[in-house]
Amino acid sequence: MAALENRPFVKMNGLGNEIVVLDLRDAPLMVPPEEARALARDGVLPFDQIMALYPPQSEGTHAFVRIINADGSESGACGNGTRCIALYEAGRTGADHLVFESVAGPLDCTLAPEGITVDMGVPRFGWHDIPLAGPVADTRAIELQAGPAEAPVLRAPAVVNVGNPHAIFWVDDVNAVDLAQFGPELEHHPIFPERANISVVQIVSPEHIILRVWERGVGLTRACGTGACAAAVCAARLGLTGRRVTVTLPGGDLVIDWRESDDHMLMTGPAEIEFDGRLTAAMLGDAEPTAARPGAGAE
Ligand SMILES: N[C@H](CCC[C@H](N)C(=O)O)C(=O)O
Repeated sequence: MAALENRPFVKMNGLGNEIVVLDLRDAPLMVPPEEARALARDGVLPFDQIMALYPPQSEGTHAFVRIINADGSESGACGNGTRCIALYEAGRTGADHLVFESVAGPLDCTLAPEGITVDMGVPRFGWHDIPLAGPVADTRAIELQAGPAEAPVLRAPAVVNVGNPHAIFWVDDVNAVDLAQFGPELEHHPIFPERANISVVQIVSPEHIILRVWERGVGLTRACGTGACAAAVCAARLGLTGRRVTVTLPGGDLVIDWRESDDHMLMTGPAEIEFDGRLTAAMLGDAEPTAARPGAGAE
């Protein structure tokens, strides 16, 4: 029997970033990667990320969250998914201020009429934080390119870790780049020992950028919250924008405020509940029985 069989789920989205919420706080178990892949692959419940909720590990938090990509890999952060679990938990508790925790640290969420604001923490720019495979003095522009060697289509990205690794390429027109062609090779480039999320960014003005993302472990998505944070702080760091920008993604807009006082990244945007249900063996691809490790999610 599949470990996740008969588990309730809530299907949500954050600007079209497809999210499945699994509330495992009552009976914690690891999400088997093969079951996540089956669920995403067969088109039965297509998702970009699973947000798996576990019992809180720190005082004052509502849940510890683990983030699983469609390929079964784990990520330390998911901005759109965090807004989704904030909306989910607000619906359960009536609270409009919620705090979650992931391996990347605390996630402070506030629901307001203008949207859900998540404090995504502080960006890290050191080569070992990204991480990169070796020392790089200036992470504002690293030696990496894609396309013909004599006329690269993408080159000299900025890199940053915002709970997960991102590479940001600056382009004149995000729709003129075949990101589906270049995304996979860049995601898996040996310079990124943990792979990377790959973005192309068009600067419209000091207050507005346009973004498309090839997500690590997923592929092209309609929106990427950590991608928006990564693009915003890298653009500001290069003096291409101010510290507060509107980021236009295929699924809509996010506002990122890289707060001057403490360098925290505040992301504001919507979240939506679509439907709920229970996972069935068929949805999980009749995955081979996987012994669910009791107490998982506590480490
Ligand atoms: N869609 C997510 C990003 C997931 C990142 C994941 N693809 C990884 O880092 O492995 C977001 O809204 O931030």
